[in-house]
Amino acid sequence: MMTDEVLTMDEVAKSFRRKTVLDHCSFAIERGSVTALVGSNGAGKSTLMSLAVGLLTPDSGNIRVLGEAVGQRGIAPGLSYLTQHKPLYPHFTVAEMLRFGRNTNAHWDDAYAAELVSAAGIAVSARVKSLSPGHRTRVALALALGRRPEVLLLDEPLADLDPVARRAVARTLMRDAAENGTTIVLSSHVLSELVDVADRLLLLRDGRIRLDGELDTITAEHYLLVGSTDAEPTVDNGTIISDVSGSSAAVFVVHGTRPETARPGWTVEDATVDDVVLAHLGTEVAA
Ligand SMILES: Nc1ncnc2c1ncn2[C@@H]1O[C@H](COP(=O)(O)OP(=O)(O)OP(=O)(O)O)[C@@H](O)[C@H]1O
Repeated sequence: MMTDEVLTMDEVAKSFRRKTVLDHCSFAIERGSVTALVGSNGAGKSTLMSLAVGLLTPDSGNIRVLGEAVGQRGIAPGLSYLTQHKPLYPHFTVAEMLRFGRNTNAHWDDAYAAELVSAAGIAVSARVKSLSPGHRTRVALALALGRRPEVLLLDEPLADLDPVARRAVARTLMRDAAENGTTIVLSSHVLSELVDVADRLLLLRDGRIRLDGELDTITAEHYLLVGSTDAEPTVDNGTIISDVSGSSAAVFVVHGTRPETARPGWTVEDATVDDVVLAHLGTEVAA
């Protein structure tokens, strides 16, 4: 099967003054995939997205979106970006925001944008400044999807939402991906928020992509070693990523093929995706 990569970074580096945020950052995102971009606070998720849409310029490396090098000519027509701060005009009504979307985009689906606003229970006569943060997110999402993008980048889209709204937005995104083949990248510092929506994971740590692949595959490539002793475990298959021990048991997340049996004093268990992500976010990087 021919791969169709819609967003790629190759050895991208970006620093602010002396702080290196991205360094040797490489990945490729395929058309139609839904990717969770996960990293701790300050890991560089927003920086990565700003680079992808051309709001920032990399110090080195290559970035391509929809077959073109990312330039300074404004956001590519096939791309939508929902920033963390959801810039809407506070004095506009929702109807005026939708009209703004219509007037500023060559490709614009008015019916779809209006349907998304109405599904969120938001009156089009309401002023943006009077909306709750969750409703603002829903309006910003309607504006982003009204462009009918091929690639949609969402920076922490679910952070301001209550659980019901979170589920509604997750459904909207999944439906958009399934029906229109939209490629979606959404960031969070907690994967559990995204695990129902995303099929792939990019884990950003120390400026690089540390995990990249299908969520199920990544999970299956790890296992837990659980023991009741203080002793360091001996691992026959793979490498210990981290110690997630609780008070009563020693628990180690191991990257490798799950062995049939463990050594005396230890048992082997399946890792969850949360175990794996937390382990990788928490590990000190080996030199
Ligand atoms: N314009 C800027 N000037 C200087 N430093 C910046 C700038 N933008 C980001 N940084 C720094 O770069 C680092 C990465 O920031 P970024 O916002 O990309 O992280 P993030 O993963 O999105 O974090 P969060 O989850 O907190 O939103 C942070 O240390 C931040 O302070």
